[in-house]
Amino acid sequence: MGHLRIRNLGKAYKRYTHKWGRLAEWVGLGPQHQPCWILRDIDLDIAPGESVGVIGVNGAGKSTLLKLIAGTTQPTTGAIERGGRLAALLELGIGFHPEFTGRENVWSSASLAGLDAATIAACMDDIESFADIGDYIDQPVRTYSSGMQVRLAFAVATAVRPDILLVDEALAVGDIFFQQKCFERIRAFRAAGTTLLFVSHAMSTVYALCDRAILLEGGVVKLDAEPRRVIDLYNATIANRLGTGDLEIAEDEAPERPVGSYGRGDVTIERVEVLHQGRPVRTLVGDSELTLRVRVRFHTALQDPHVGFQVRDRRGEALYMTHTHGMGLSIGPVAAGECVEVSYSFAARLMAGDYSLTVGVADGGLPGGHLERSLARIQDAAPFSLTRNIRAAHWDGVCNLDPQCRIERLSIAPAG
Ligand SMILES: Nc1ncnc2c1ncn2[C@@H]1O[C@H](COP(=O)(O)OP(=O)(O)OP(=O)(O)O)[C@@H](O)[C@H]1O
Repeated sequence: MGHLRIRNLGKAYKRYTHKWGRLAEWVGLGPQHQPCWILRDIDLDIAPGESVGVIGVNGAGKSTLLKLIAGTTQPTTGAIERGGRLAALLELGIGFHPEFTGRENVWSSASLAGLDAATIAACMDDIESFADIGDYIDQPVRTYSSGMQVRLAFAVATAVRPDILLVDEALAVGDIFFQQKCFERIRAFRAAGTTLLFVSHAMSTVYALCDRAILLEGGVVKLDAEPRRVIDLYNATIANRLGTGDLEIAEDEAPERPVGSYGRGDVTIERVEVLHQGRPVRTLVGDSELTLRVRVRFHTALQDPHVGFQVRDRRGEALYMTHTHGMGLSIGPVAAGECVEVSYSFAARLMAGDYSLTVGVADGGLPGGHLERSLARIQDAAPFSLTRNIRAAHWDGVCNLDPQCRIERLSIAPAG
C-alpha cells in the first residue's frame, strides 16, 4: 500500500498551427496540430512511506505530474500504478459548488473521494473543527473567502489518512496558523506511513518534509536524489538564470566541485579557509570567533566584483548569507590577473553540529543589496563542526541569541 510505479510517463498538449485548426481537424481536413510535450520519459518508483519533494522553475511540469498521478488528467504515453487510496490537494476548492453550503460540499467531495456515508458522518465534526470557519459551514460556498475555501477543502481531503498524499503548493494560501495546522497533519500522516509527493517553491518546506527530491526541468527529471543535492542544483540553476545563463554547473558530486557549484573562466576561487586565532581549524567550540578567508583570482578586469558566503547546516539549509555589497563594502575595480583576499570574522553562535561555508563571487552591486551577475560559487567549500560551549548559558534552538535578561520583582498591590 502506498507505492507508486511510473513508467515512460509523458504528457503532450495539442498545439494547433492556426486558429481554425481544431475546427478544420473536426470536419476531417486531417491533422492540424503538433504535439507540445510537457512531460517526457518519466520513470519513477516511490516506495510506501517515502516523502518526495518535486521542485523546478515555473512551467517545468510539476503540477502536470501531480495531476497525472491524481488521475485528473490523462497521460499521452506510459502508465502509473498506484497502491492504495490517494488524496490530492492540488487545486483546493476547485471541486466545490458555489451555490451549495460548505456542509453539502463536504458530503459531495468526500463521496467523490470514495468515502462512504457512515465515514463522512463520523468525520464531520473533525472536518468542521479543522476548517474552523464557524457558522459559514452552513452558508453557500460563494460567500467564502478563498482562504475559507482552502481550509474546508484541506479538511475534507485529509479527513481520513490516505495511503498516498499529493500536495501542490496548496498550503501557501492559508494564514500561518492554518499552515502550521496543515503541516502537523501531514507530519502525522507521514509518521503513520502515508507516501507523500509534495510540489513546492519553498525549499525550507522540502527540507522539512521530504527525504528525497526530484528536480524537473523542461518536463524531464534532471536529478532524483536526496533533497540537499537536488536543491543545490536547483539553486545554482536559478542563480545562473538570474545572471548570464552560461555558467557551467556541477551536477555530480566531486570533492572539489560539489553539486550546485558553478563557474567560468572569469575568476577562480583559489583558497577557502576557516581560521580560529589565525590557525586553520575544522572543529571549534560554539560561540567562538571564526574567520573565513577567501582568496579569489580575477582573470578578466571587473568594475565592481563582490565576494560572499553562506553558512549551511548538515541538511544543506542556508542559515545565513551575506556579501561585500550587502555589507556596504566595495572591493573596487580589479585588473586581469589580480588576486584579492576577503576575510569575514564572526562568532559562531550556533547549535553544536556540522556546518559548511559556501562561497561565491559576483559582479555588479544593485540597489537593495542584490547582485547583478554570479560568476563562481563553491558549494560547501569549507566544512566545520561546533561542539557545545559548556560555559554558555543553557539554550536550545538554531542560533544562540545570547539574550540579556532582567528580572524585576514588583510589589504586591494591597488588596481592596
Ligand atoms: N491544458 C494545457 N494546455 C496546454 N499547455 C498546458 C496545459 N496545462 C499546462 N500546460 C503547460 O505545461 C507546462 C507545465 O505546466 P505545469 O503547470 O505542470 O508547470 P509547473 O512546473 O507546475 O509550473 P508552476 O511552478 O508555474 O506551477 C507549462 O508550460 C504550461 O503552460
